[in-house]
Amino acid sequence: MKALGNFLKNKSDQGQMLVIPYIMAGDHVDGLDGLAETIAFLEENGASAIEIGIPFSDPVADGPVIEQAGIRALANGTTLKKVIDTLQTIETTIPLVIMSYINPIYKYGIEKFVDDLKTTPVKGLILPDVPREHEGMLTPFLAATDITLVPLVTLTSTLERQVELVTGAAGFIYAVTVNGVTGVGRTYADNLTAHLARLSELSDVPVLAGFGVSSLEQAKNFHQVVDGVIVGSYIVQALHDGRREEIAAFLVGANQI
Ligand SMILES: O=P(O)(O)OC[C@@H](O)[C@@H](O)c1c[nH]c2ccccc12
Repeated sequence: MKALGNFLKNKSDQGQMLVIPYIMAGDHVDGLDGLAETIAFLEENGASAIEIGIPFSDPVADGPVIEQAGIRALANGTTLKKVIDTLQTIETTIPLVIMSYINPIYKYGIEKFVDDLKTTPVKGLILPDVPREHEGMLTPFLAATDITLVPLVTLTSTLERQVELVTGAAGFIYAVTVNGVTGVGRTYADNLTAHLARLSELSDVPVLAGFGVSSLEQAKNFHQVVDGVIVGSYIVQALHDGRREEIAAFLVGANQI
């Protein structure tokens, strides 16, 4: 296990539900200048880690809320380089995880990307368009670092595939709860609980469920079978609307589950 796995497992072993909010870098009133403050706000209110999205023009797995946030961030002039430069000035007590499509990273230079992240609090990478078969483009550079890839396991992953993805995971497992894009207001499949329970069984690192979580009630239900939840669209929309107290209440509440 790497730093991300150890940090989260330690929290989870203490009986705490893990909660990882997702934010879009650059989607702040003052552009990237607002990133440090947003991270501090989420950290202070009990985020276990924070997923930082890199805006991209063609975000195939993003639902409307995240997509709009990406459009705003790009309009604010956000680039991967500027995000990394900003992250290098940020100090946190919790790990950060970058969520990005591979294209901006490829353009930036994979080796340079990994190298530049070493001086940031980033401890994990979620790359939805890099399947296990292509992870080899990153793993040689990640090997000597404390940064790990976070596998996405979907409802359509076969048992064999799940075993393969869970094997060697050193941070956490991102259990995608729906077949579709991000966003709130989805109905979950009947077999979801059984699927998540089996995944938990298979995995040594914490398992977090993500896609469609927007209430403490849902978080509580998921915590019966997995270690925690990832919350994207709900947080992104509430931040955009300035509903900070609501977010704080959600995070504080999640920590009491
Ligand atoms: O927005 P939701 O439904 O709460 O789901 C989390 C999600 O937004 C975040 O983890 C994410 C944003 N973009 C992604 C692309 C792929 C996988 C995950 C993501």
